[in-house]
Amino acid sequence: MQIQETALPGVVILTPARFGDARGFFSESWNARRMAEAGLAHDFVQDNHSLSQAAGTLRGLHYQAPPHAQAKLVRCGRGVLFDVAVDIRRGSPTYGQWVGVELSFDNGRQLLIPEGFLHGFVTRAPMTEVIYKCSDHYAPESDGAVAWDSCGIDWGLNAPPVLSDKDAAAPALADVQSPFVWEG
Ligand SMILES: Cc1cn([C@H]2C[C@H](O)[C@@H](COP(=O)(O)OP(=O)(O)O[C@H]3O[C@@H](C)C(=O)[C@@H](O)[C@H]3O)O2)c(=O)[nH]c1=O
Repeated sequence: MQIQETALPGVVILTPARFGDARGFFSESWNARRMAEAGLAHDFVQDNHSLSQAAGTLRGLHYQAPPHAQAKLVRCGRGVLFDVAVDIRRGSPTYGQWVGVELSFDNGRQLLIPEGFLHGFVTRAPMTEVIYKCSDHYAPESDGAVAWDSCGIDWGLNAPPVLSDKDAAAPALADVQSPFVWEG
C-alpha cells in the first residue's frame, strides 16, 4: 500500500497493491492491521455505496457534527470522480483549505478524510460508483451541508453540476458555524 500525504495534514491518499494475473487483479481494499501500523487506524462501522448516473453529478459538501462525526475512506468502484476534503476545524491553520484527488477504478486510489472535514465529490464519468467506509453511523439529526461553490474549489466543471435539492439549498461556508474545533 502506497501512502501519500496531501497539502492538508491528516488527509492521505492510499493506493493498495493490486496483484494482477490472467483473470484480472486482486487487491485488499482495506486492512485494519496495515492501517494501524501506518498510524491511520479508524473504527469504521458503516460502508456506503452510491451510484451517480450522469457525469457532472456533485454530492456535497457534507459533514456529520459531533458526537457523530465521521472519518471516511473513499474509493471508486467504477468510473471516475474528483474527491474533495475541506478543513472546517475552527482554529486550524488550514481552516477553509481544500484538497482534491481524482479517484478512479483504474488508478485504485483511496482518500482518507479525518473528522473535521467537509467531504464531497463530482463524478467525471457516467455510472460512477463510490464506496466509502465511515467511522460512525448515519445520524440524520447531525447531518450538515455546505454549498459546493462556497469554498473556492476548482471542481473542473464545464457545466452546472447535477445536485440534490438538499445540496442546492445548502448555506455558504461563511454562513456556517462549524461544529468542529481544531485540537492541534
Ligand atoms: C448518508 C446516508 C444517507 N441515507 C439516506 C438518506 C436519504 O434518504 C438517502 C440519500 O441521502 P443523501 O442525499 O444525503 O446522499 P448523498 O448526497 O450521497 O450523501 C453522501 O454524500 C457524500 C459526499 C458523503 O460524504 C456522505 O457522508 C453522504 O453525506 O440516503 C442513509 O440511509 N444512510 C446514510 O448514511
